[in-house]
Amino acid sequence: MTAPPPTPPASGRGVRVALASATTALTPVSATPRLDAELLMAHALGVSRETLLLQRLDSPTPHSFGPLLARRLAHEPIAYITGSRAFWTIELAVGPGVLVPRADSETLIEAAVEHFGKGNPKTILDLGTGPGTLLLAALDQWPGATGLGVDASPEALAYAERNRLALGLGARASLQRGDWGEGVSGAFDLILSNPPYIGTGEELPAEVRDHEPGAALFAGSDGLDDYRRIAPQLPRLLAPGGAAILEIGATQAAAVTALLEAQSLAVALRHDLGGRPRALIATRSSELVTRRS
Ligand SMILES: C[S@@+](CC[C@H](N)C(=O)[O-])C[C@H]1O[C@@H](n2cnc3c(N)ncnc32)[C@H](O)[C@@H]1O
Repeated sequence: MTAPPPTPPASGRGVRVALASATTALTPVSATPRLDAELLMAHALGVSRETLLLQRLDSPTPHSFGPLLARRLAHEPIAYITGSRAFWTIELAVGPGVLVPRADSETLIEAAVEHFGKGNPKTILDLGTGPGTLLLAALDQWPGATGLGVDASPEALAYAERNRLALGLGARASLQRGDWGEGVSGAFDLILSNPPYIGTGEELPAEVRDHEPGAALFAGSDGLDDYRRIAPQLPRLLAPGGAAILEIGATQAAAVTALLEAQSLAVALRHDLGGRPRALIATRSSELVTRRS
């Protein structure tokens, strides 16, 4: 049986005191208790976190803070409670039914920026776009580009649609419900994908396991099922000179590299800011040979 969530501290005090006691209450639940408390308080007050810290620490605590805190104490992801998550240069609406974008996935955009250097990808494909995370960040990065986001989940696509319009990217971003690259026509300069890659038996924190969609997380017993589906589609979808950048789990670099090399792709590994293997950059082997010769 799951233990009931701790009772949130009573409201009616100033923000400064409420933040301190919320931080204490959140410590067993979150790795970032103070940050979570600040984000919830800023959301309750309807101000940015910066404004909260600079101008509102002596304000009375709004009544809405208690219920928000109670949700976080019950392990609900903070981004579902506030309804948004910052990613790269953009802010994305998120909620139940869609994966919360992770900061580590910004490694894929960094890798793309480095790969293209002063050049610009003109066409971008995001396989498993979720709330539009990689597609919309890449389109914000390259204002001359257009792109397509594909996802199998109608809930995810509803968030992607909302984000595409809210970010003013409606004219450059299209969305399609589909099964990876099946039914996608054309070839793309940049293919991005953060597919599900968790093995079905793996332990996950309660806030992920109990709240985020399993279809965005799990990919068979070894977590590789979706790479097995995606890899054979890449040669057809990759434009000459293009790159496919895939997120991977920390232990999957060798296995996914083998799947990509079996498709005659050359593969480079990129680590995230924590030093863990995070992304593979795949290009056509023939182009690598041409560039080197
Ligand atoms: C790990 S989430 C990544 C979401 C987003 N790209 C991000 O990085 O925040 C994987 C996404 O793949 C989608 N997905 C799962 N199976 C799929 C399939 N067969 N075809 C297309 N998308 C799929 C899920 O719905 C989910 O949105």
